[in-house]
Formats: sequence, structure tokens, C-alpha cells
Amino acid sequence: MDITFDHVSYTYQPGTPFAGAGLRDVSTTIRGGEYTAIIGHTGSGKSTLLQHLNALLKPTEGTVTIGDRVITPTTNNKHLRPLRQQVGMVFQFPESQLFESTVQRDIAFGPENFGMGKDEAAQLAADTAKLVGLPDDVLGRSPFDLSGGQMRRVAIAGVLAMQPSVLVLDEPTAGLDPAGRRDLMALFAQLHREQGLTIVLVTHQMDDVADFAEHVLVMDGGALVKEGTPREIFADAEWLQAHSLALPTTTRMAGELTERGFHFDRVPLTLAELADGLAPQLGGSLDE
Ligand SMILES: Nc1ncnc2c1ncn2[C@@H]1O[C@H](COP(=O)(O)OP(=O)(O)OP(=O)(O)O)[C@@H](O)[C@H]1O
Repeated sequence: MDITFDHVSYTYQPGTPFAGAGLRDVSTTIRGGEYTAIIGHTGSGKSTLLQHLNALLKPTEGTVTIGDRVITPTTNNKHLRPLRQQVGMVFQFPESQLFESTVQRDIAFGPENFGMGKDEAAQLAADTAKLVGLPDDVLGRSPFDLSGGQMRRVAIAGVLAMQPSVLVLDEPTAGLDPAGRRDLMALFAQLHREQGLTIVLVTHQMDDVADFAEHVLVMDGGALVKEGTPREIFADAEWLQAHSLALPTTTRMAGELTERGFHFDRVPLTLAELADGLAPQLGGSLDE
């Protein structure tokens, strides 16, 4: 399912002294099955854009087409429920929205609310908990007794239990330790690879963009200022700096090595690519 923005602008609190532009004339397509990253400094419009992906916000101007639903400034709020099922949103610190007495009830809440029977929803909750790597014995426990990383997995399982085709992630690893971050990013990559989920990730972690994204949108001042593959986006360090964005660690290291006389035919984005580029210049393979 593609999601297409056609000249979308969004103004917060229009017609008041507090009016502010959230989005300015954004046109792009987020392709079904792709892993898209959205980057941009604070206040650049990333969260506003995300909230248009399932019509939580409706454009002030332009249209957003989500699958076969066209959302315009005058779309009313009826019949939007299917979009909320198809496009699952994981907001920042999603564990703050856990509220049920057990992990199983929390994960089953959405499906039951959408009409699924209790037994079927309980089975789905158990399956989804397993999918996100939670041990079986947590199902009957209070979500509030779990570690921070596990609580976050419960919240993500609650979104996945709705069986969305698009998973939207707003800084999903914020506040986790490095191991927790790595595990969660690996889970999203696995969901993308094995279940064909479309992933839309907002992040400040350029290493994650280089490692996982297939397409990148760069926001600044509410506008989409660049889009392309990670290789295209990270090719121009000066441009990124001008938009207050960093390079992935590997790409930065390659830049420093270039200043010391090394040469790379193409910008290395990942550690594996850096090793491949360096090995011949060091007179052998780094594997040996
Ligand atoms: N509820 C609101 N009322 C008024 N203005 C808002 C509101 N929410 C966001 N804005 C403004 O809209 C613009 C875009 O904000 P948005 O939250 O989408 O940026 P962001 O890139 O997600 O930032 P961050 O990285 O800090 O989450 C900013 O200028 C912001 O001040």
C-alpha cells in the first residue's frame, strides 16, 4: 500500500495568533514494502508528517492518498477506523500508554476493540508477544513489572497485533541502552524482511538510516528538502551540515581516512563496506 502526499501543507492553530506551519507543500510517495527513514533537526516537521500517514491530522491544503483512501482538508472523521488498523503508529515512549492489568490483555486490547473474539485475541496476543521476542511467562504479568525494554516490546506488540501493513516508528529506540537499541532495530528489520511490512522510521540515528533504510526523506522547516537512497543522501557532507544533520559513523571515518591518503570508490555507509574499501589498500583482506 503506497501513501502519496500531493502538495500537502499543514498549519497548526490556523487563524489564531499561534498559527504555525507544520508542513509546507510536501509531495512524495512512501512506497508499500519499502523501509523509509525520515530525518531532520528538531521542529522540522517529522512528527507532523507522520500524523498524516493515518489521518490523525488532515492536510490544511493538498491531499494524502493512503492506499485507496484520499484524505483532503474536508474529509470527515467517519470511516477512518480501517486506516488506523492498516497503519500502525508507535509513538515516542509508547510504554507510557500501557494500561491493562496483564501483558496479554494489553496486547489483545486493540484486536478486541475491533471486534475479535476474546479467545482469538488472546491467541493472537501470545503469538505477537513471541514475534517481538517476549518470553512466554510475561503474558500473565503486569506490564508495569517489566524492564523498560520489555515494556516497549509490549507496546509494539499491541500495535502489531492489529496486523497493520505499515508500521510507523517515531524514535522507537529513544532512552534504551545500546544493546536494547540494537535488538529493537534488528526486530524491525526482521519484520520488514520476513513479513513484508512497510516501515516508516523517524530517527536522529544516522547509523540506523545507513544500516536499514532503503529510502530517506529529509525535512527542514516543514518542507521536504531532499529524498533519495541513503547513499545519495550521505554523499554530500557539506549539505547535511548546512541542514544540521550528521553523517553515519562509518562515512565520517571514511572522510577522515581520505584526508590521510586513503581512497574509496564509493562512500562506505556500513562497517562491512568500509572494511571492503580498506582491505585492498592495506594489502589484504580484513577477514584474514
Ligand atoms: N501542537 C502544536 N501547535 C503549534 N505548533 C506546533 C504543534 N506541534 C508542532 N508544532 C510546530 O510545527 C513545526 C513542526 O513540528 P514537528 O513536531 O512536526 O517537528 P519534528 O521534526 O517532529 O520535531 P522533533 O524532532 O522535536 O520531534 C514546529 O515548528 C513546531 O513548533
